[in-house]
Amino acid sequence: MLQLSHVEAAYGTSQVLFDVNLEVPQGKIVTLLGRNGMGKTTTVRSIMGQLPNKQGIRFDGADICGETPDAIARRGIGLVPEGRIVFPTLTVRENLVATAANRSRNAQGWTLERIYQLFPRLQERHGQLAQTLSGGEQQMLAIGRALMTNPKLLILDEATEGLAPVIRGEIWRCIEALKAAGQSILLIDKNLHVLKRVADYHYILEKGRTVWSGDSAALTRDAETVYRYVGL
Ligand SMILES: Nc1ncnc2c1ncn2[C@@H]1O[C@H](COP(=O)(O)OP(=O)(O)OP(=O)(O)O)[C@@H](O)[C@H]1O
Repeated sequence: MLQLSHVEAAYGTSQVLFDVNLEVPQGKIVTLLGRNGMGKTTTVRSIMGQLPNKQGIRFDGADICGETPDAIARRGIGLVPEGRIVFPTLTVRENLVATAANRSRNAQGWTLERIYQLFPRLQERHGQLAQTLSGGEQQMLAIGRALMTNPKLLILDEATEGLAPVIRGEIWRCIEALKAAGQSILLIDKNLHVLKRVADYHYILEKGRTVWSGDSAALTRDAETVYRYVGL
């Protein structure tokens, strides 16, 4: 579904990605791991068309390099960016409806009702302004907003960072429910023990290069190498 091969990227003259390779197959959960500053968010920005990329990014069989962020989103990539971005002065319901897509891209067909089933907390707070939600609730809303576009691929950048353990658990339950429903997901997260259980395949970035990849069994087997790169 998504393939990155030998992707490079730079901020102005400062090159940050040198050789990023990864693949997200249909219906799988794939993780992007690595220490802070190794290029994970830059990889996501490249996928979303926020940085000029000349080569190496394909989605759904098409070369998407050089396309605008809007065109890439319309192809069916939904991003929950780092920092849980929602419209602060709109209500929960308005936030969700604002991104609703009429197009039925996949079997999911996300509706307000289905988002509320996934996150009952959002239903309870449907008339509340987003800025008054807790951090965890804002994250649920950010995920709900991305799902309302009916993405073929959902990208979650540090979705559980800084959240209380109980809220984190709710986000993981949501991700597992999405997986069971066949949603393809690219996950950036640091909770290796959960990722091993939830995700199918893993890639590690080190200074803008893919230096290791493997399934969850390999992640356990190569613990020493993984620890060296990820430091967790
Ligand atoms: N807008 C920017 N302009 C210039 N350099 C940037 C910019 N954003 C990130 N960088 C640099 O690019 C490198 C990779 O950063 P990136 O945010 O992709 O890493 P990351 O792996 O996502 O880290 P983190 O886990 O801290 O978010 C870092 O050296 C960072 O300082």
